[in-house]
Amino acid sequence: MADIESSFEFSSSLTSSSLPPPRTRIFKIIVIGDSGVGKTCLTYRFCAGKFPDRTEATIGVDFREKIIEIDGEKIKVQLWDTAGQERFRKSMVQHYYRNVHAVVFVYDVTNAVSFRSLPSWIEECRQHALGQEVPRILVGNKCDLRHAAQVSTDVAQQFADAHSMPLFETSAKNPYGNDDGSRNDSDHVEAIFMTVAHKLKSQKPLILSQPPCGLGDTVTLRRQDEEERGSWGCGCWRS
Ligand SMILES: Nc1nc2c(ncn2[C@@H]2O[C@H](COP(=O)(O)OP(=O)(O)OP(=O)(O)O)[C@@H](O)[C@H]2O)c(=O)[nH]1
Ligand SMILES: [Mg+2]
Repeated sequence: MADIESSFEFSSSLTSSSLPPPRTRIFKIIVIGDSGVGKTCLTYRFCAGKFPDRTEATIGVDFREKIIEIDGEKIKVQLWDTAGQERFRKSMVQHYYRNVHAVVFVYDVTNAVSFRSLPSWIEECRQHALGQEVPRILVGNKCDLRHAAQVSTDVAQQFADAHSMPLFETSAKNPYGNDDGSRNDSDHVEAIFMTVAHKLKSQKPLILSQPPCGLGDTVTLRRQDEEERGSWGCGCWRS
């Protein structure tokens, strides 16, 4: 578990001059919500670029990762696809929330019960002492099933506003069309997770600081929250 929860990783190949390899930042994003809302399909869509042929209820957690590039920096987005069923998640819950960078709450627009469950998912976050600085977003999935919608955009938007979260409506299955053949104007899964990654990058910039005396031409780059939390290793590159 320690490896998967660290927030930097080293490139496996050393450069010929034996300089420290560049490090890739990892953003840990957990995806939570009732069983069946489509968490596995959403994370699969983002990381594999397609809708899975079939899914089974997630047991514990599945990890999916994707390397993205923002402003020239390669970042690993690590999605924690959590189990919605209580019996498959209870032994894992503490790991979900450890060192998490962002939370994606998912409900199914065709299932009002999954929307009404959202306060209990928010409460679970609160119980795990998630700070206000951890971005949260709300995602209504299965927008392709427009004829079966039970949760209106207005009601969902009011809920999102009340909890200071942006709302996205999407379909992991069909980002462009509805089951009745009409056009689907929902948000694309790719764009949703990229928005979260941009937010995290803007919150946690790599900052340039003066090298301590005696380090010659070494510059020290640190993450903002390394200074705040004091729990991150020093990242040094030779200029
Ligand atoms: N029509 C439609 N079906 C979807 C969509 N996303 C997921 N599904 C279906 O919903 C069912 C549940 O999807 P999962 O992704 O396994 O749900 P989950 O939230 O991961 O469920 P747990 O692992 O039990 O927590 C599957 O039959 C999917 O095919 C979508 O955008 N549109
Ligand atoms: Mg699942």
